[in-house]
Amino acid sequence: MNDKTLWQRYQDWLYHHAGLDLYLDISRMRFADPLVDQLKPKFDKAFQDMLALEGGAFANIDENRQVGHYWLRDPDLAPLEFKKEIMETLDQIEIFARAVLEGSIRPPEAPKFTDILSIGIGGSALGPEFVAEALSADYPAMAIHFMDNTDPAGIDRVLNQLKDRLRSTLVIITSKSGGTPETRNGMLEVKHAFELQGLDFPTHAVAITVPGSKMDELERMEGWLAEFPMFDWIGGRTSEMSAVGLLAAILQGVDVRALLSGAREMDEATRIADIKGNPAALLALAWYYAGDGKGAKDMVILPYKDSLLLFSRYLQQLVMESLGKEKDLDGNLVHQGIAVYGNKGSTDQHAYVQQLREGVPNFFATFIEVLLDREGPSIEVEPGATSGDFLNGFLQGTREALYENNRDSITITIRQVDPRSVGALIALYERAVGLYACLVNVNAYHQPGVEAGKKAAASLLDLQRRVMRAIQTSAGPHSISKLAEICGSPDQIEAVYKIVRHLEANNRGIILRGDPAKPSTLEVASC
Ligand SMILES: O=P(O)(O)OC[C@H]1O[C@H](O)[C@H](O)[C@@H](O)[C@@H]1O
Repeated sequence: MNDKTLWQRYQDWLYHHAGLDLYLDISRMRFADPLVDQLKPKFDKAFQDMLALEGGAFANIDENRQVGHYWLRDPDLAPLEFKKEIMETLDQIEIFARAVLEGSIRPPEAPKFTDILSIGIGGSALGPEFVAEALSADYPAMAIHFMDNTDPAGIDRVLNQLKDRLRSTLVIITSKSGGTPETRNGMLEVKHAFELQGLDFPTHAVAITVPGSKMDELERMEGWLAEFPMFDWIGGRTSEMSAVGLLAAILQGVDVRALLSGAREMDEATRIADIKGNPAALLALAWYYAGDGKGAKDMVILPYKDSLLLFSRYLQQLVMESLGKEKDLDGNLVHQGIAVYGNKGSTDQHAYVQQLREGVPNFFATFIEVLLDREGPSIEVEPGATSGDFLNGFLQGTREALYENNRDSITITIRQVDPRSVGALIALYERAVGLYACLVNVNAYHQPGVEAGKKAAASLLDLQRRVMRAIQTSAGPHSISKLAEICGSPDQIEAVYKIVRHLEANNRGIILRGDPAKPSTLEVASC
């Protein structure tokens, strides 16, 4: 295609949302009109399914759950029994956050809460992390810290950074299920740190969970400072606009009403049952074309704005946990999904973009362009050019260079990174994922594959308990295979070996003798 034809294609396919001032350009995806005609019946069904979902259908059929994240930003759409709790929860969060910021809710040991420690994982962390990076002020009223793993060194790092400020730290513990081990461990470690400093943990702790969960029970038993509900009909990866994301955001000074309204406006735009007039449908069409409806190409997310750095990580869960499915809705083996990765431009141009330009063509890029460079004027770093002009030049240049070499791309353009545009971006991708899932006939709202890893981890911890008991109660030393036999798992020699190696490294009462390069020579004894 020559430049003129491309310019025409750009205009033919350009989507612009006037209220949000958001552009979507899929002209650099090389699909042809017949594909759009061919997909039309699938899209018609997808639009209908989406209407039913928003109307309260049990769209997550495997778990027999409704899917209600759209109701969070437009409670009028929600079934009556949910409308009230959505609105009341938002009011309660705002009242609580205002009182914390003013100091009328304060810790017993300090005049005001100064810091937030957010403990949670997956959908209970990624949204708050993304929004904090994108929208919090340089010096927010309350600084936020995240604990999203069960890594002891990571936990220590956060606690060491907080140190004396632990006395004025508000701890938000988020878990929809209330039983996720990483989050439970983080909570116990933090509670221990509070006790070591003689601080009262419950008066610093806020729970966000589904009523009736284990965490809810604990919160009631210990009398924590507050609890806000997570709703059963909200999935973790679409929970940013529930208590999960809103509480932390308000405490950092983010205008969450604007976040919600940006999402609501985007929801309205993506409800339109017309491919060309619906930005989420255009995205789903582009993804379908890129990967032949089978996820054959990876989605590389390249925002040219530092504050959007975590968008790709956020989208990784939203897209991959929603679409990465073994079976379709009819039970056929399909192994669906789209892999997502990325950081930011132009930084990544000095890292992996070399491969994108010249290497294996197994991806399509999504550029996110922000028109406003910064608040206030810019100096010229070269005659007639600012740093922002360079950033823009690098984006346009990379888009062009990729296209020339048969690498397709999508470009989303927003005027600035603010609560409305961030809300709109989240809503845009939520809907695109929902529509794409309909196109490829998978359930976007469950995650059965995650359970396998959790079960395997639980059985390894059970084996570890048996290994430790065997070492303590039987006269050693023993070879690894003997130890596996004693603890009743003769076939799990490698697992036993890995357990004792880890225990030994952490001074857990075990000595290992022998040649580390030849594990079968190792002898295990207690010490
Ligand atoms: O919020 P929680 O119940 O603690 O769950 C946290 C995360 O854990 C699981 O592994 C799920 O796959 C995620 O979708 C979820 O967001």
